[in-house]
Amino acid sequence: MAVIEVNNVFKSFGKTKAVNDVSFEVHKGRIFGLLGPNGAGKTTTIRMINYILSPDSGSVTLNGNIASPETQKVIGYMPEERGLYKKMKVLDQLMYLTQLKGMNSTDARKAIDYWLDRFEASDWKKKEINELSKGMSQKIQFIATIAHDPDIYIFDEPFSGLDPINSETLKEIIIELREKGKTILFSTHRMEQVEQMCDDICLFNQGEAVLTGNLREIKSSFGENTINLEFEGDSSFLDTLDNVRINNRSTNFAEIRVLDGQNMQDILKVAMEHAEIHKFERIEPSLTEIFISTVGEDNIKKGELV
Ligand SMILES: Nc1ncnc2c1ncn2[C@@H]1O[C@H](COP(=O)(O)OP(=O)(O)OP(=O)(O)O)[C@@H](O)[C@H]1O
Repeated sequence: MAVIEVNNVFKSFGKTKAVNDVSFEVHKGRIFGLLGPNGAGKTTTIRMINYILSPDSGSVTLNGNIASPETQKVIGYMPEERGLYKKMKVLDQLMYLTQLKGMNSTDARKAIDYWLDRFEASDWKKKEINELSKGMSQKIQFIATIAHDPDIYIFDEPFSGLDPINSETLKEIIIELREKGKTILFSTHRMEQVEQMCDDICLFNQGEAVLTGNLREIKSSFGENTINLEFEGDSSFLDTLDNVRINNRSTNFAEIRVLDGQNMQDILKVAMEHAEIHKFERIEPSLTEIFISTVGEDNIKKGELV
């Protein structure tokens, strides 16, 4: 039995179809990524799993039970809108929130000390939330979500507001939770985080789940028709290539999706004529490319995906 099951769920706000016939399953001991641009329906789906919203139709179950106030208790949920008491001191706040979730004060204090130390935040115990930066309070919110050691974790955009070092710590911790057999679902619009961490994904676009399943299987089903090119020199030759789509382009790097009618050897020839080639590697497409080829370039609002 899946830990979380979302079955043919619909949810509208007025005329906006926020979630339109979405289904997926999240299994024990796995990291599941809800992925998609702004407004795609990720938060609405997460709120239905957490029983903050109810579906118009379809069902959400947790360990086989329909989402309810009872199922809410088994989830460690970090919402998109972070909710900490601004005037309360960090330690008091964490003790309060953790005991609210059923921990006794001795265990709560032990867990809080451990996590504050993990996030190098032990010095903040006496600070008010007001005094913390956005990233710092985000870490406290994360600790408040996980300290009571639930079995299911749901994080809405957990990496937003974190610098690269803290993002790395958070990533390590999420992977450790999986190693302990916990079940994790998180949303993001950042493709590379999903590529690095997730076992399974659901790719949303305009309220619909356009691609769902095991990340490795999804990637390999798209075949190795992409080139990872690293070079030195003028990159303008890239603009002369026909029947390709260029993703993740920077001064010395390009990911080139080879479309029908183009061939890799010809691309290599052109590249060698114009630049010094450091790497020419045939790879599976990135998730960005998979997203674009699944939903179509015309259906993506520019700048929404990274
Ligand atoms: N309470 C609400 N009232 C009206 N419309 C809503 C409400 N909540 C969400 N929507 C709309 O539903 C759609 C899906 O929004 P949702 O927040 O689920 O997307 P998202 O994928 O989480 O986006 P983001 O990455 O920006 O958080 C959007 O068009 C949004 O404007």
